[in-house]
Amino acid sequence: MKDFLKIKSFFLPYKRYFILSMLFLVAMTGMGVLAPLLLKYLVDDVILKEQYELVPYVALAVIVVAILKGAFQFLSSYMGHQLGINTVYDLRNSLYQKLQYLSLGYYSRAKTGDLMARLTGDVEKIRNFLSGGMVKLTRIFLTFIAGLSVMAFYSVKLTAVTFIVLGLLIAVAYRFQKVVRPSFRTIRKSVADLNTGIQENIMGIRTVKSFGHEAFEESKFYHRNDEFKQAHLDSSRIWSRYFPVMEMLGGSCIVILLGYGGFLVLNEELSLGALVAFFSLIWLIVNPLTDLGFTINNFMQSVTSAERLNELLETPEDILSPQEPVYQQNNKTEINFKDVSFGYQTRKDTLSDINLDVSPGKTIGVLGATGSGKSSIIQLLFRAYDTTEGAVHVNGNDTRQLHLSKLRREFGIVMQEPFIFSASILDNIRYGDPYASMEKIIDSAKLADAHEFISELPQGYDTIVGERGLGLSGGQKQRIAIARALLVNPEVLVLDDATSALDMETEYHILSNLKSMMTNQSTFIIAHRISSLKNADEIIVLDKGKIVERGTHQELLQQNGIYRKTYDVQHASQTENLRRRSRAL
Ligand SMILES: Nc1ncnc2c1ncn2[C@@H]1O[C@H](COP(=O)(O)OP(=O)(O)OP(=O)(O)O)[C@@H](O)[C@H]1O
Repeated sequence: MKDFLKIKSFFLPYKRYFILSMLFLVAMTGMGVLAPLLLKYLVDDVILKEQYELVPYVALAVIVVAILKGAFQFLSSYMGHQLGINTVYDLRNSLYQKLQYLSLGYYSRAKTGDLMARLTGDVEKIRNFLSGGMVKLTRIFLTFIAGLSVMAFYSVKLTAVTFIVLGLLIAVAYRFQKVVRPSFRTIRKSVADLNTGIQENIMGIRTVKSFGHEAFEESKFYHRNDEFKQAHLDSSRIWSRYFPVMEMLGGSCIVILLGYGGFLVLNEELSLGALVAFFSLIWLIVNPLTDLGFTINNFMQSVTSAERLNELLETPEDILSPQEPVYQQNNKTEINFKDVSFGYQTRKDTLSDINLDVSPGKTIGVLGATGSGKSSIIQLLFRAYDTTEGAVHVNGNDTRQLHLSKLRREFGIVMQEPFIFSASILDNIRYGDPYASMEKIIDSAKLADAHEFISELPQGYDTIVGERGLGLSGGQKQRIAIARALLVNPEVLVLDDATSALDMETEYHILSNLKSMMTNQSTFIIAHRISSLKNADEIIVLDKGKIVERGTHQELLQQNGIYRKTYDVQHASQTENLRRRSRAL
């Protein structure tokens, strides 16, 4: 309940819908109670007193009451839906906004399937309750109070017996919701497992096919699907028992009350009309009561969902802009790593004692074995993470003092595995600058050596590339990503193993284009191939998170260290390749 109230900031702006829904509900309950009173009047004052000329008027009154009840029910339910739909609209937007600002550290721990479930299934549970469940629960309560009060007015004895009998129904409904709740939990878990399985299978379909593991995947899916089916069967078994039991109990209650009520009428302790009214009122109460178990469950599920949503909403955004950022006018970007150390949560010593000065127009090459910390250096540049010790400075200011979005806009970053959106190539390139002219887009594509292959596609720049860029080769994706980064005229361009899928000739062509273009801007090139780095102004070699060598290509060759060894290995294999080719010719 506490968790449900925590999301009150989302439904308070729509409290008018809540108030209106409750007012219409009270009016509807009033009409519901009025109808049995008209019946009493019909029996006691019209039929028994043989004033038959009043029958059409009473009939008309019954019709008016029924119409009003229907209208109030419609309005109450409509207002309830307005409350639910508008609240979750805002809630979903806030959750999505939260996801945009959570740090990469959060994402490296989070599960995609779980986040998706929160933004869809859990939000939907809240809507279900606000739209319908809450009105239903209040209606049960109001009808119960109003109905019993009217009953007590006519016969305290019969009301007391009714109270006891209805108590039995409530106890069964409560017991039922306790039994069915675990089965709902099992269903939710099996839905999550099934979704995760399907999601992973689609994402990894290339790997599945390359191993010829279709049948293996099928059997894995059968197993999960079977658990899902079983969970539903178990729950439906409980459900199937619930309604007949409630129906039978409701029927038995009516029989008991009819017997006792008849006895009171015979003893002239109750009028016949009051007994008829009594039964209408009992049905009015019993009908929604049979749904009580379901409604309580609906509420319980929304409470669990509110708990999961609050957890996400309350997750701290650990990388934030400072309250009063330092304003920078300088266009050219100078970067300094000052005694920087950094570690991820699971690994504390990813980078240690990094010192690096990068002046505008310079190119820095980064080499190192896999896992040596190359990409981590880049993550610190644009504050994907903060340093554990030391600081990264941009134009003399600690990056933590700068406006986060402005800082990030200075960089054009091409990641190791570029993400291609399911959209046209044009939209993919202009992602960083939606208003860029076509001329500028083509220029960037030309610099990234992508224009030629794009022009050869039947739809050219308008070609839609499938989810995750399916349909494009690794090298084509990399070139689109490079064009995208170049389009924003970055002050600092970062190529994080971004040319690994390209042949050496294409890579050379692109790097030469960049060299002539980035005269005032700096470039970071992370690569495993010496050929990608050798023209850099300074090359740093990382080993286990430390800079162990630094200098130009020629200087590093002299040092006889890791760089030299890497060069020899790559050079030897190239020479061997050339030798093989010439032999083959
Ligand atoms: N999000 C993360 N959470 C925890 N540890 C991480 C994370 N990202 C990287 N690491 C760890 O930090 C170390 C350095 O990783 P990094 O990606 O910087 O290496 P790299 O030199 O770029 O490797 P590669 O050449 O394979 O891309 C590795 O041991 C890696 O397992």
